[in-house]
Amino acid sequence: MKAVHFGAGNIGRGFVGLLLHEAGYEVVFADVNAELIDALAASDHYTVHEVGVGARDQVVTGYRAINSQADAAALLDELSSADVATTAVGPTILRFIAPHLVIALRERPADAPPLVIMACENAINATNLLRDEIAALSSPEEWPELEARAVFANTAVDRIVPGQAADAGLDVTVETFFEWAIERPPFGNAAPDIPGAHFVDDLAPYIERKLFTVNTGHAATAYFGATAGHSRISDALGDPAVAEAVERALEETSALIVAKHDFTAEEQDAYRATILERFRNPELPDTVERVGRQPLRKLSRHERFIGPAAELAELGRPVPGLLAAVGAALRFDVAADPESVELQALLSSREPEVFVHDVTGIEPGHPLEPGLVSVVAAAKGGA
Ligand SMILES: NC(=O)C1=CN([C@@H]2O[C@H](COP(=O)(O)OP(=O)(O)OC[C@H]3O[C@@H](n4cnc5c(N)ncnc54)[C@H](O)[C@@H]3O)[C@@H](O)[C@H]2O)C=CC1
Ligand SMILES: O=P(O)(O)OC[C@H]1O[C@](O)(CO)[C@@H](O)[C@@H]1O
Repeated sequence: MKAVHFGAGNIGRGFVGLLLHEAGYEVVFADVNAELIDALAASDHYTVHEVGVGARDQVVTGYRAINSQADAAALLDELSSADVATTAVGPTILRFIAPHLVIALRERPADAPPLVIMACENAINATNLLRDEIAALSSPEEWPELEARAVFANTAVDRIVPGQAADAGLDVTVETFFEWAIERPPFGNAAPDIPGAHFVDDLAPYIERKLFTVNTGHAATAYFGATAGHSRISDALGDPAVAEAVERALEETSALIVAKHDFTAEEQDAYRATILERFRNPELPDTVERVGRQPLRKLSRHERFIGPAAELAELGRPVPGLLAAVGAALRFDVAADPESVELQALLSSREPEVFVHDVTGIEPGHPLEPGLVSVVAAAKGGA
């Protein structure tokens, strides 16, 4: 069994690649970072170091590595005989993966087993986004034939893999916790055997609970923490004012999760407590800059703040905790993060109503709009 995995970064090496390797797949990493690919190609193993309770080291061996930018032909060759293709590149990068996959599907014999395609990104239905990007490169006449040569399954991935020390080489430090939920229906009776993953009939509750609890809470910790002058996530949550602000935002998203899905309030409380403990892990060298990265993506319409806040506002529920988190996100000013630089430029150049529309996708007349406009106006005024 062979898996081609796009994105040999933190989640690629420290989670998806590891679980595929443990499941018995021959893993081929594809990445555009030439230095990383050269290092992987030159080495026959790397180690995933867990930190936290029950931590252990796991060694990944037997992989190959391809520079997908420089050696598209070799990549196509690997894809043509692959069983599985996964990604962990970031949702905004999926459109650059699609051209490789459309060619691979064109060249895949019609009688070969379908290629299982799973995007492992922090976004709702990321695999559907990738499928749509692939379909857009084909014609309406051709697409049904290509689509039949693949199984597209959405997934939810959860493991904190922080930025790695400069001298870590290929090794990756990760938390012990992980969860990989994959939707089962697209596979019929033939789901792949990946012991580290669990297959679920309906992914929506899992991905929403994950994105609107883990990711809302983590990003809120980063933004409130940065505003309060902290650089490490664990230090930020040790600050009672930050912890309280994060808790307020999470109480709001938890109410939505419980109202929409089949989780009890007690289950959601326990889930929330667990994730806050994970963020507090002092052995995880995680920073507010990494966790707050790409604030424009995080402030977009269906993401961790605006997504749940909009739904709650539509239900007539106030969302002061989430609005405060958005306010803190607007103050995220990190010169090394291009989205942060763009965010600050947009904030100074646009009127609040225009900013809200362009950045969050919330339209005038939506019940969340007035609250967002006030938060943006306050951030513009430096309040
Ligand atoms: N790090 C974490 O704790 C978690 C990350 N995720 C998600 O996993 C995804 C990846 O995140 P990380 O691994 O942290 O980022 P990362 O920056 O460590 O890795 C991303 C990798 O993708 C590569 N890449 C960029 N463009 C590419 C292209 N066109 N083709 C092939 N490779 C390309 C980069 O060179 C890099 O090696 C994101 O969607 C993130 O939201 C999900 C759960 C946890
Ligand atoms: O790129 P994003 O959306 O910040 O994703 C990385 C985040 O995903 C999460 O892991 C958790 O699974 C966060 O801990 C981490 O900060």
